[in-house]
Amino acid sequence: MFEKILIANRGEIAIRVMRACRELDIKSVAIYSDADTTSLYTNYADESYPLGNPSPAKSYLNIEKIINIALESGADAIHPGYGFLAENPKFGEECEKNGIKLIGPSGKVINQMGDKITSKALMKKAGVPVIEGTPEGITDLDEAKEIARQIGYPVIIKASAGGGGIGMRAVYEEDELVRAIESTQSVASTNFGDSTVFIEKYLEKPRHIEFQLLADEHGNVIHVADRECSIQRRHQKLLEESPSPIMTEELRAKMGESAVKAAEFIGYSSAGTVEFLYDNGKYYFLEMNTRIQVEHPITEIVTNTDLIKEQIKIANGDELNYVQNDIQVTGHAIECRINAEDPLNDFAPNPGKITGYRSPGGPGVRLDSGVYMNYTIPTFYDSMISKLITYGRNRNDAINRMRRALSEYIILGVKTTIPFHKAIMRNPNFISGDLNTHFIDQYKKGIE
Ligand SMILES: Nc1ncc2cc(-c3cccc4ccccc34)c(N3CC[C@@H](N)C3)nc2n1
Ligand SMILES: [Ca+2]
Repeated sequence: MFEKILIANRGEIAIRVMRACRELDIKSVAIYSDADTTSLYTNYADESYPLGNPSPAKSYLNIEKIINIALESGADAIHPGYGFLAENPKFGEECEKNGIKLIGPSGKVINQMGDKITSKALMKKAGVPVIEGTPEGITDLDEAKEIARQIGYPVIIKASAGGGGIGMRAVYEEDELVRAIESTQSVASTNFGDSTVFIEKYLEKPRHIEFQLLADEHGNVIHVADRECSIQRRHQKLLEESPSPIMTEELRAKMGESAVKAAEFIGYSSAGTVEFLYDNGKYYFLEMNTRIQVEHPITEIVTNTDLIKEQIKIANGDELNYVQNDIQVTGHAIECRINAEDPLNDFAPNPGKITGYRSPGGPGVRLDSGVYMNYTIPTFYDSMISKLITYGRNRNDAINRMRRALSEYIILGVKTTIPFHKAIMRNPNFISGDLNTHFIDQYKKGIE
């Protein structure tokens, strides 16, 4: 087993990985920029090393600096967390060159899943349902018109190298098509250096349901059940829950089987997530995320698993500890992302000094927090400061506990999304489980 793991990340996920290391008796190494000298996570590691300049490019995205610290500290593995270098193929190559194990899937798989046209083509071959559309990028506008006519409007134009919803444009009638293609191509080339775009049937009010995967390096793959992630704002998830309110045993078996087939077909290893769109009884492959995700705790709670420890064991070459039958869903869990943002000012980031802080607790509450009383939230990084998770025997229990925990969670000195989540927990459509990806737009007024 590894002796020492470097966590190439910061905040709550760094603490989460350090906790898994400690439980496995593995030493942990923290890295911190000048803006993170007082951050909580550095206290949980056995040793910590400075990165210097706080800009992401010069710190948490600086492959050379991070590899050098790993070599200097004698770390034999690196956990990338999520964001930053977590899905960067170059990072995997550099780690391999330096004899350091990067905890995650192979660079080849990260590359393949990073391209939407490639990933869709692979999924189709694997027998996973994909959304009707062009198998290749658009090269000829007349051909595109013909294809859009065959698919039937509305259609959506998507950038193949896209992510996080950037480079996506819904088109409701033919005379908008050309302009939509050209604008998406230019957005794609500016943002991703690749202007390849393709067309799909546009699903107007789908749900976003994703399946957690665990795959070892010996070809064993299982799914670890589903998460509902439809409550998003500008492609930023705000709240997630497991299981999905619409999940049944047979639908879970069917979608789970598709997710496992996808992973087996591409030779996936480590933890990963297959995202689906669900639209009145049918589901379609959307994307595959080749990293551990922010919302992994709700899965850990309802399936009684530790996904980070499993990732570390898989990277160590161990066989999976579970067979599919070991995965049973018990109860219900909800995660609210607590961001230092102002919900009444378009969720603009609101960093600053925390002048008052009291954590929630009690039955059915888990708080994965990266902050503390008197901590000054830096301006350089993501605005998520903690994740409040509640769970109970059923969804109603979990909602009641979330209402209570949100009322106990005191953060003064900065604005946060706590009031927003309190409103969601009182929103009739959320309570009824009537969710889709337009939830926020549909009910924004009721939430502000
Ligand atoms: N053919 C078709 N129809 C509807 C879609 C709707 C979305 C979408 C759009 C806006 C918010 C979403 C939230 C969760 C899941 C999907 C969405 C979508 N994407 C793709 C990138 C992902 N982050 C959002 N692709 C879609 N594709
Ligand atoms: Ca994704």
